Amino acid sequence: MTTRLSALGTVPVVSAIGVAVVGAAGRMGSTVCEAVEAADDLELVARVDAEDDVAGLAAVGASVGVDFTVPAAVEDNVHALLDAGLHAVVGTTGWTEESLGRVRDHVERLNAERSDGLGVVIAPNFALSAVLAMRFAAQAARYFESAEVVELHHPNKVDAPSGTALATARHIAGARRDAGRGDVPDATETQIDGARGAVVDGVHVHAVRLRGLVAHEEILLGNPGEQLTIRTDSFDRVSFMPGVLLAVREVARRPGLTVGLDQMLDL
Ligand SMILES: NC(=O)C1=CN([C@@H]2O[C@H](COP(=O)(O)OP(=O)(O)OC[C@H]3O[C@@H](n4cnc5c(N)ncnc54)[C@H](OP(=O)(O)O)[C@@H]3O)[C@@H](O)[C@H]2O)C=CC1
Ligand SMILES: O=C(O)C1=N[C@H](C(=O)O)C[C@H](O)C1
Repeated sequence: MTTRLSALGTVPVVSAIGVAVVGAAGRMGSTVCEAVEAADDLELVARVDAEDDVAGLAAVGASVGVDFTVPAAVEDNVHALLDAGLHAVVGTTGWTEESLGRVRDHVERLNAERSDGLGVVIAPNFALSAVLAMRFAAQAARYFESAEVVELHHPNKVDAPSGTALATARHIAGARRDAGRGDVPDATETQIDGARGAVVDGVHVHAVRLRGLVAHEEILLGNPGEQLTIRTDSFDRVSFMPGVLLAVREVARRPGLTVGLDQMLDL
């Protein structure tokens, strides 16, 4: 924090948070650049694309690196951002328990040597509607015999199932386990591989790729004679921006690894 003299005396002026966007030319990266540039308390100090080095980002004023790249690159990027002394906010998908564990170990190792801890926030989805849909699905799962997840995205998406659908299925599976629920009922013998989708922790997950879509998910829950459908729709990538900016503003206050935007909301 810096101070400045005014007619009212000395008043505190909070310095803008310097942000570097990794994957800046992509669909999400370019939207994040616009959102950061439009925020008074943030300053876009670097646009990082494939092949660019992140080692010098602190020297140009970056304190937070935001990564929206590709699953194949993201883990290396996060380790490099940490080694460069930056906090990291990450929306890129492709995480496993193992890769999350490596990031957790790395940030904790660095923080043991620092007075101000570095933070990493990794969230499969920064849209409020999706975060709430995941939470509601986990709350509802224990009450239903059947549960399936359908994710629907634009056809340029590189991965399937979506990171959001994987997280949703794992939350549902955890809630069912905690409630002592067994397998979902399913007597179907598939005639063609994949006809019943992927199975994530016992929950079927289906991926639709369709021109015109952005990012959507339906969680279908069924009991004899009744169904609950929970649906989230991101019609525009601006839907992810309030969550991304919240994480950028909060990450320095959360040393270590935080997984999921829900951890930063008062749900
Ligand atoms: N958590 C959330 O809320 C959301 C997450 N996502 C996730 O974000 C990721 C990106 O999605 P999207 O923006 O649609 O993808 P895009 O393909 O539009 O953008 C990815 C960008 O990353 C660049 N890139 C690739 N490798 C590197 C690297 N090593 N260093 C720097 N830049 C690199 C690509 O460059 P080039 O084309 O030159 O290779 C491209 O510009 C996906 O994993 C997606 O699932 C998406 C929406 C919301
Ligand atoms: O690639 C996308 O577009 C999205 N990716 C994330 C995911 O895989 O869950 C988040 C959102 O669904 C959009």
